[in-house]
Amino acid sequence: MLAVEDVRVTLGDAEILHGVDLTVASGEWVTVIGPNGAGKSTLLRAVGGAVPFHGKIIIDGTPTSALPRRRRAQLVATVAQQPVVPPGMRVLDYVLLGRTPYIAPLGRESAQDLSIVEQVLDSLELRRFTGRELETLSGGERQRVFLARALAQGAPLLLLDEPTSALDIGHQQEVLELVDRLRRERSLTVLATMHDLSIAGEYADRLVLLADGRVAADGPPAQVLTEELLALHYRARVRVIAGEFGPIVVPVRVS
Ligand SMILES: Nc1ncnc2c1ncn2[C@@H]1O[C@H](COP(=O)(O)OP(=O)(O)OP(=O)(O)O)[C@@H](O)[C@H]1O
Repeated sequence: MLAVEDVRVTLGDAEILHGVDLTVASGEWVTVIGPNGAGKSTLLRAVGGAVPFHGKIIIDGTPTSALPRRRRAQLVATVAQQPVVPPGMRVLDYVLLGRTPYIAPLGRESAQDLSIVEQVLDSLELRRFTGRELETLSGGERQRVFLARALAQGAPLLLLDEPTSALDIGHQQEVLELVDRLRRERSLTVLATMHDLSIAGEYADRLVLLADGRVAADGPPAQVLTEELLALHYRARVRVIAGEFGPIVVPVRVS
């Protein structure tokens, strides 16, 4: 579904990604982990078309350089870390924006577009917020609305940049279980970033550890979440315990 080949990104006068290679198979969930500033968001932004890059990104068999914008929006939906929200926008209108790639220029949303949006709002328990302005929602409620817009887009490739950072532990589980269920039901492919390493390992098929703009490790969670790799790249002292759904990473005091 996705191939990232020797991708380099320069922002300002600094090269942030120094030749990243990554593949994600159709239906697979890959989560990019790594310390602050490693380039995780930049990588997702390059795949989503939000920053220019050198190298090659191929989505569903077509290099992005040959993908018209509308077609790309039908293939890739992004939940950014800090999405831009037009002031005064209400939840229903915001989630409907997800249907834009299917609406003809100057056209209006169809009954089918509305029905898709309503289904997504229901699945994320957001119906009661439809008339509210986004600024009046709590951080967690807003984060679910951002996810709703991306799901309404109906794209097979979902890019999630720290999708649960503002959510309490219950909503974290709820949202990740929903994404996982949709992935299975609709064969969605997921490329995410996450800081909670245990949760990252529980949901992803593969983890990619990015450090200083380079891939430092790529493999099943048990292969990447090791005390040695985490000490080396995060300068963190942790214990890794075998859990039912993947390794559990526990920070331990240094002294
Ligand atoms: N527009 C920009 N101009 C210059 N440097 C930038 C720009 N945007 C990001 N950077 C730098 O690129 C590096 C990677 O940023 P990025 O947001 O991709 O990291 P990240 O791994 O997602 O970090 P975090 O875990 O803190 O969210 C950082 O050092 C950041 O300061």
